[in-house]
Amino acid sequence: MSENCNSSCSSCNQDCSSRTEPSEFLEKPHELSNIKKVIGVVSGKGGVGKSLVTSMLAVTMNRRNHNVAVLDADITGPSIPKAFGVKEKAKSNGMGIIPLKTKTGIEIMSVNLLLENDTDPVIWRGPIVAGVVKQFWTEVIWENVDYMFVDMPPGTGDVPLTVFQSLPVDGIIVVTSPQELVSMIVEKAVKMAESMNIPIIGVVENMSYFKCTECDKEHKIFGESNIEEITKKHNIEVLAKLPIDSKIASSIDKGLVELIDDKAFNNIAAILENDEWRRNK
Ligand SMILES: Nc1ncnc2c1ncn2[C@@H]1O[C@H](COP(=O)(O)OP(=O)(O)OP(=O)(O)O)[C@@H](O)[C@H]1O
Repeated sequence: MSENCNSSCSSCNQDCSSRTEPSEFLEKPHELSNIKKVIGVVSGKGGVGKSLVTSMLAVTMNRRNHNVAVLDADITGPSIPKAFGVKEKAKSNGMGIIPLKTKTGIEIMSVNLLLENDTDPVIWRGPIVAGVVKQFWTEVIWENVDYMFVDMPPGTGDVPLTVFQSLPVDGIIVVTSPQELVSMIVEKAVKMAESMNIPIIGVVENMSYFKCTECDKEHKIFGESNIEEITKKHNIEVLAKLPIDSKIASSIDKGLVELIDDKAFNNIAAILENDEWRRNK
């Protein structure tokens, strides 16, 4: 058993006698990597704020003195480097690829840190896309990571399925917005995780309402949500309901996600730290 053993076989690359979890499809991390927990951030469809939630979880955990990394598995729509304002390209040190560090020291890896021009489209077929995500796990040296957040590709198709099978995801957070159609799609994502026995930490409803600064009222721009219905049915928690806030959009556009201070993420951080979601499953 490794002297750094945290009983999370899924994110360890050692073949020791204490290993309890099956590793049929799991890829081994780089031999110099040490990743304690892997949290996937998923959504049933694109554009609901998955990258915003991934970035804010990383920022919040980093502020709480954890070593944090973000693996941008959304290969065809990578948003992480832009949110953090990271423009440099990733390099290899001969043994593996070194992740880039953000202003506050969060380690990130994204396809946009490898492409010569970050407006070049990624026109690759599914197996190639999934292969790149695996390489971000196996060929990047993630030296000392307490929490790795994986910005998963949206949906429940081939690529997210491969990512779920190859990366040792300890738990997932599902991001959704209130429209009825989105809620139906989110249920698919929840069922996919359930069928793969991946613990669902909870659901974040983004763009839940808009708080008018003039009348001080909350307006449900996308209508009433039925998220409680879905979470009750699957016995999972609503972790936060985030408002539509133009300040969030403009901070992300300017690469300043590390300046956003949203208290809602502290509650989620506390849940992650306490491992309550593990005990509930
Ligand atoms: N609560 C919010 N208030 C205002 N703007 C938001 C909010 N959440 C997200 N946005 C903006 O909406 C856009 C989509 O968000 P984001 O990229 O996080 O979604 P996504 O689900 O990751 O999308 P994709 O799957 O396409 O990568 C971004 O421009 C982001 O800044």
